[in-house]
Amino acid sequence: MDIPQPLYSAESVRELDRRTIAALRIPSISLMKRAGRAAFTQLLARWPEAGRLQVFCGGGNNGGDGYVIAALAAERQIPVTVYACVEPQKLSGDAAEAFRYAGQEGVQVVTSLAELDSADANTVIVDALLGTGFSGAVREHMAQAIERINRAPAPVLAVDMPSGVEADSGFAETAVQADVTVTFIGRKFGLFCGRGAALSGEVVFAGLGAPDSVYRDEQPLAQRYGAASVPRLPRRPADAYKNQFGHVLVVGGDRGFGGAAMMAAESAARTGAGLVSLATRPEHLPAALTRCPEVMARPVISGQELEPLLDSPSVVAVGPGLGREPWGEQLLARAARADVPVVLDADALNILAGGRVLAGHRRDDWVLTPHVGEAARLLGWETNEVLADPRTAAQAIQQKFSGVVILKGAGTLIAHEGGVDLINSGNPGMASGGMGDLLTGIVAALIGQHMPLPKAARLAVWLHGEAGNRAAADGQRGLLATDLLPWVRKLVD
Ligand SMILES: NC(=O)C1=CN([C@@H]2O[C@H](COP(=O)(O)OP(=O)(O)OC[C@H]3O[C@@H](n4cnc5c(N)ncnc54)[C@H](O)[C@@H]3O)[C@@H](O)[C@H]2O)[C@H](O)CC1
Ligand SMILES: [K+]
Repeated sequence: MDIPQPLYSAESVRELDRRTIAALRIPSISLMKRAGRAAFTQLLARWPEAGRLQVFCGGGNNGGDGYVIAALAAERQIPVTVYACVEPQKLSGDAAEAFRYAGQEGVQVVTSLAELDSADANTVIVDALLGTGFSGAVREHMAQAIERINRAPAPVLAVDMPSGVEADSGFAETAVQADVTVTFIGRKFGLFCGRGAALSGEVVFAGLGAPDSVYRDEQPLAQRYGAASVPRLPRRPADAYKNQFGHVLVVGGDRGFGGAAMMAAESAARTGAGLVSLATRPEHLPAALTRCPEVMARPVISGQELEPLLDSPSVVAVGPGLGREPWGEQLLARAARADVPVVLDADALNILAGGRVLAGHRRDDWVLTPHVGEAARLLGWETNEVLADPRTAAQAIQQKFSGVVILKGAGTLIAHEGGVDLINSGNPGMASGGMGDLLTGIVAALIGQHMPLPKAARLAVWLHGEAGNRAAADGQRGLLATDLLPWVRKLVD
């Protein structure tokens, strides 16, 4: 199994930069030339037929990387034009030296967009406007350059970061849409989270020869897990019997929302839970039995009737279709006090956020699975504050309620005592009702199969997204949550 990839802040990467220069005993301009060469190599590998380059350069070292790329292209007689978004005489340090290098190679530099002829299909655009030094709202002049890049019918290679994406959060308003981003020395967190996950395109990491020693004790913002690094369930012994694989109790399905609870229950069964029970409104029982007779459906019309059902399960999932009426509140009040791990989702989170039930309640052994809106309610924040910095939001929820928090989004975050994990999986076809219910069932079933909560969360998020990707192979639109179930079963082994 691979190790997860560390994702760093801009500040950390600047420190890694400094340590690399010291460790390799090279001048910083050499590191810039290595960066430029790494990006240029990627460009030629991807677009060997590139007829010409247009390099958009900013006023800092990201721009400096761009000038190095332009010089390398000119050395190979590849037609190249640089658009200097910041007047070259304002450049300083390594960026100024890189500009001189480009000039020595005869690179044409224009300082207004009007002088830049329009890109065509055999142009490749290099975005070297803004990198890890970007902060705040993109200033007008730069915004025009970004819009020019995004309107062009040419592929875009972003240097280090797509310009306009914040390295520490992935937040972006005006930003470059890149096909490829070549990022140096440390993968920036913002390349894999929020809008940054979509804007970065394919991310290629270039270590620039940094020795392993420079990374020691530099704390990443998150660890990124993928297919090769997510924890997996152990193989089942030949003499296995069902009690070894947990008993999941799903609590939910108020009037009109019975399907949500049933999907969570079936999803738990398809993830390998030994037994699955469903506590729901009596009117849903016939449908539940028809849909999945393997699930033991039990009628509950008040909290009291839930009590005896809490004795036998090894994990409780409460929230799918729970609603926010007294019925749901009574069930949550009891389910959240079960003496086995609990997974809270959907309306259980909204009731918890309301504070009328379980006020101040914390547990180390529960998993909260909010989407952005539910996270905002749990924190009393505005939704766009969560979108502006989802990692901080996930950590704030974890500190407030303890346990493990799965903040679903583009780049799902998992906050736990040990830090923050990030998993990129899934696709826009999964933006449909019921997908969250499936994840709840998967998390519960993995906990029931004795995975520690953070590991269960990592595998569940990956499994859920990967099942969504497989199920969407023949189209994302019209993808239904239950389409994922066969894939959950195939992938969990
Ligand atoms: N190890 C590495 O990551 C390496 C990184 N290199 C490159 O250096 C940049 C970081 O360079 P820095 O000079 O610190 O910052 P930037 O060039 O990214 O940007 C600063 C530049 O941008 C202007 N600016 C900042 N915010 C805004 C805004 N909101 N609107 C408009 N303009 C803005 C600011 O005024 C400066 O002019 C890193 O990304 C790499 O590409 C090294 O070259 C190689 C190793
Ligand atoms: K850039």
